[in-house]
Amino acid sequence: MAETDQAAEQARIFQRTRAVDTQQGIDALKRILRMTKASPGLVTLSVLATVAAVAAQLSIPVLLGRAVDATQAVANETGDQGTLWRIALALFAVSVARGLFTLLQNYSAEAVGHGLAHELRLQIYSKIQRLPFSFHDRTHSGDLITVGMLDLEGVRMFFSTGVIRTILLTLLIGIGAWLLLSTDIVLGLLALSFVPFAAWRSSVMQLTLRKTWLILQERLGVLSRVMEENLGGIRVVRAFSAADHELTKFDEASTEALHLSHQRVTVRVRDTSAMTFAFFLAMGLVLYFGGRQVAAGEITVGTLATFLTFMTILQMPVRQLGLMVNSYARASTCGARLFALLDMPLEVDEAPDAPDLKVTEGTLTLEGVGFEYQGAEGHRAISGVSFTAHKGETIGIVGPPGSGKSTLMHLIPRYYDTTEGSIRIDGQDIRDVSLSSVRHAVAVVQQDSFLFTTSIENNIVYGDPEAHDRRIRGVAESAQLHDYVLGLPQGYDTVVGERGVSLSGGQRQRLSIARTLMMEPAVMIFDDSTAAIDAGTESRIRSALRQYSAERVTLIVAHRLNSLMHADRILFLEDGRIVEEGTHDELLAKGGRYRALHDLQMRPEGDVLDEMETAR
Ligand SMILES: Nc1ncnc2c1ncn2[C@@H]1O[C@H](COP(=O)(O)OP(=O)(O)OP(=O)(O)O)[C@@H](O)[C@H]1O
Repeated sequence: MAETDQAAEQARIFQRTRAVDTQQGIDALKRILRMTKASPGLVTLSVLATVAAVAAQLSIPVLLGRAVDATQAVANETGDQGTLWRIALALFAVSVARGLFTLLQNYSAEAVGHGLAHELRLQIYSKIQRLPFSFHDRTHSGDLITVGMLDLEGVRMFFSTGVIRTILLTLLIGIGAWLLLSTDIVLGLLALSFVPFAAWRSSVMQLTLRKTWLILQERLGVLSRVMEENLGGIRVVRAFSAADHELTKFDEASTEALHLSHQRVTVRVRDTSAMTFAFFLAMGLVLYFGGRQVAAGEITVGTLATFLTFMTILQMPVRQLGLMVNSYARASTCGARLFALLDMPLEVDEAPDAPDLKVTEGTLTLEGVGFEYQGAEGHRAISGVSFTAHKGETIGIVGPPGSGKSTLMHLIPRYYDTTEGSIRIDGQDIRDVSLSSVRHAVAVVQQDSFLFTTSIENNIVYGDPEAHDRRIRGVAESAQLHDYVLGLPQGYDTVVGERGVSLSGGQRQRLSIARTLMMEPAVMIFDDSTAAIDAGTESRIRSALRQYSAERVTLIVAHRLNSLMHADRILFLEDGRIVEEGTHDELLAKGGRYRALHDLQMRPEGDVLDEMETAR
């Protein structure tokens, strides 16, 4: 399969209503079973407890039949009370044993499932931390959360509702049927007549419910997405008076969900009633023909009671056959999705014994760097970029929107691997050293600064939780954040993020700068990260950062030339290539693209508008 198709295939597997390949499903079930080997004691215990519980359960109808016969004998004065007491005692003991073994079976089977879920949860979380950025570009984060929650649940339940229930039902129905048929073949067949019908309807019902459940989940997903977007973009919705349009969108999705829910209720009620009818019909037949046999003296009342009790005991498990079938269907699709995620190749892979990057001089070298995004092959976002930056140097990167500035910046911390050329720090190719050491050496202050819902201090020390107060204060001062924090009622302990104090765009960016300064990286990248900060504050941040910049390579991407004209060198990017390079003065003197951009930004707005008017 071509790489692009493979990438698209990988992204599609997370769509919930998409059928999973049969072989993939079978492999998933086998893999779940193999994973249960991690708790051999609990698996053995649950199987043994199931067998013992079935044995106890099957003794109950036999003992009840004997009790009826013994009661009749006592009434007819042909039997003694002692037999009746002994049977009653045996019934009591068997009932207690059945309860205890069922408890043990449920406990151990659930424990196996929870152990499995715990292990898989850790594996999924750790995998998500290491998946390449290109994977996250293609996959909706909601789909990944669903794999970690719903799919994990499907796999967790498989041992108890699939494996153990298969053992339980096979033994119960198999041995029970043999007992009945060997006692009286006609009555046995009549007693079991409801089983095939109920098993079939129960399976069809559960599989239909599962199919509609998946569609319903998707519709509910649409509903929550519409709601989420509506809330997230509440200002846009109100500003454009689009409330009616939004309501129509919501109404459509909600009506579809309602229809599906009705459909599900219809299926459940119809099939449950049909199964109950089949059961009572079979019971009526057993009573009719069994009663005639009792009257003819062919069987005892106790035997008839055994048949009827056995039917009652069998009724629930047979109805649950559908749940068992559903458990296999669910575990195979959920498992296939979950394992597809766990087996996803790590494109940005590190050699198992990759050494850590050793920063000595702090020199960054890019040589013939080229890059294509996955899924956009044939279109180079970056081509032939080469430059070297030494410790203490500040390099400005400028260019029109879409020229590849952010992409280039994302190659240096190895968020993506270059498709051509190499990136080296102090002569070491970043692909030959451990990823974590590269990420420590290269820190990026992103355009949109994500903050965790925790205190300002915890957000700042995210990259170095052991940092002491003086350093925290130092980086906050350099990022021009300290005075603002002191003005907050709880200072550095103030909680920020979605459920905390709301920070302005500029304050968020300053906090994000402070967090990056804390890492003390060898290469520090500002990816348009001062766009939301006013020119005065930006200039103060720049002066405060001077001491930091002297110790490292600083790369600044900006649209505002004011933000980077102080740089030692400026690279002008166009279509992923460096088309001009030099200091601010050199580039101005050159009279090229940089000069044109400079003139546009520096001229009073009126002049530009006049020029545009004249050009028309
Ligand atoms: N995740 C992605 N997958 C595929 N193509 C992408 C991805 N991100 C960016 N691109 C494409 O790569 C090219 C360079 O984008 P990039 O974001 O690096 O430009 P930029 O110069 O930083 O733009 P801006 O100034 O608007 O931030 C664009 O054509 C863009 O459409």
